[in-house]
Amino acid sequence: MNDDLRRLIRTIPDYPKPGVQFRDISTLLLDGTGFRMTIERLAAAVGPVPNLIAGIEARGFIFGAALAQVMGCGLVLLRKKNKLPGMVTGINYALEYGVDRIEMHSDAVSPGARVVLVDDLIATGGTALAGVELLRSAGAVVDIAAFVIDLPDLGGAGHLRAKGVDVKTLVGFAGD
Ligand SMILES: O=P(O)(O)OC[C@H]1O[C@H](OP(=O)(O)OP(=O)(O)O)[C@H](O)[C@@H]1O
Ligand SMILES: Nc1ncnc2[nH]cnc12
Repeated sequence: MNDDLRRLIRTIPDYPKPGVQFRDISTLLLDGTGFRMTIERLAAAVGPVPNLIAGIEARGFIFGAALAQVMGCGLVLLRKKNKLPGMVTGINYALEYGVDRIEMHSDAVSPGARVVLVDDLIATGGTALAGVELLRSAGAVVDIAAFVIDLPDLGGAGHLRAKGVDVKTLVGFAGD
């Protein structure tokens, strides 16, 4: 499925540390048709238009912003720590290769808002789970999350589904 998009994603071994197969979306973005098809397919997978798309810094902003624009809804930025100027609420999380923190403006999401989380890739799911927890702590309803790439061997999509999130992905890289 989506083999045309898969062919546009470059794999760089041992980046940013030995043993990690880095799935690089730069090559997909350089191909205008590939980028457009990616956004169209994410929109189709998400279905009904939500109140907001939540994009996770940094690569999630690329797909989240484009998706919000084509779907005709707003965009909330989930940013790395100390980037937002207003009052923030935040959460720490573990990565495949480190530890980080995401924050959002405390007044960004109204209670009951239907928010779809978007990122380029789900690996361990630590980032996405933190995003869902952060949004839900503000009263958002987060039932759907969409990713261009799934690394199923790392189990993130399963962790997210266990939290009641319907996970949509376009391209899976398993077994290598
Ligand atoms: O499922 P996980 O194990 O949490 O990993 C997935 C996250 O890792 C990458 O972001 P990264 O933190 O490298 O930041 P970047 O987008 O700023 O490059 C990717 O864009 C996801 O956000
Ligand atoms: N293997 C990987 N490739 C690209 N981005 C990632 N984020 C976490 N794991 C990754």
